Amino acid sequence: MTERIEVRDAEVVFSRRGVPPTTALSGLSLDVEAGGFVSVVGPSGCGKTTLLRAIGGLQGLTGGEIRVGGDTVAGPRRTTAFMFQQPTLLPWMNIADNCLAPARIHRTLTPEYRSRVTSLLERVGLADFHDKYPNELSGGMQQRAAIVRALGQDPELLLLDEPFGALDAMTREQMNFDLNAIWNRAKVTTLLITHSIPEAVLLGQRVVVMSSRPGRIVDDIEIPFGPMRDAETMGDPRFSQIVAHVRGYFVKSQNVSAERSLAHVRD
Ligand SMILES: Nc1ncnc2c1ncn2[C@@H]1O[C@H](COP(=O)(O)OP(=O)(O)OP(=O)(O)O)[C@@H](O)[C@H]1O
Repeated sequence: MTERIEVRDAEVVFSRRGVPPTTALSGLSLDVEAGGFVSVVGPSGCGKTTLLRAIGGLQGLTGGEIRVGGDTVAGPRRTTAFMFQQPTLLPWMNIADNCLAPARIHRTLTPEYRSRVTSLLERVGLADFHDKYPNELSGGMQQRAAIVRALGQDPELLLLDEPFGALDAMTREQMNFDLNAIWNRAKVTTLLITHSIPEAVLLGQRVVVMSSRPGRIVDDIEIPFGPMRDAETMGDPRFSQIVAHVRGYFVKSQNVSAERSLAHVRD
């Protein structure tokens, strides 16, 4: 069972004595249907990671509520898997053991878990590398292993924070197609944070645009393509129109900050 995400008026204020508080999120509401794939884009520092961490139970709210699968999030959940920009594989374990590590930690290793990891390794082209160590793999292969580690847990929620940001453009594109294929099979509720607008449009069923800090949602765009995405999707004229539309928000926000600094100079 994959899980619905409901974010209601989420607020996160970071406070530390002697330092002015930082409001990372304010009045943010978002719904993601069970099995949906939503991409989130926004200017640097607008609170995207804070939102993802709050949904994953790694960051508490100072206001509002987040529910996952109908339950208020009060801490990390075993059914949520994360992927970050760096694959964070353990260097002393081979790839198969890295992928099985969450099960060993949670004492949930079953024959079914092993066979899921084995078939995922095959699906992402790593079957022949199961006994290699992370430093024997390229960056893209390590990130594929990190996908297998995340999906091996059979999660109900997949939270991805700029997972392909460190990869070269060609590897990144291939990883996008791999992720889309995997999501189409698993249909796990997925939230992707990315700095790449084309990646957001290519993968998301919706693209959510956040304002600069404190992060609020300024647009929520339904992407009019079916669930399977490939190179043809990127060639569709609507693809470049949506990318240009989303890009417009950032050009506008850059202009606003430029105007603000000019006003400051004039004052
Ligand atoms: N633990 C923390 N303590 C204090 N401030 C924090 C903390 N974590 C994040 N912030 C601040 O909250 C704001 C939002 O940070 P966040 O990392 O969520 O943004 P982001 O949109 O993911 O940025 P980027 O796109 O650059 O990764 C920033 O101003 C950041 O400095």
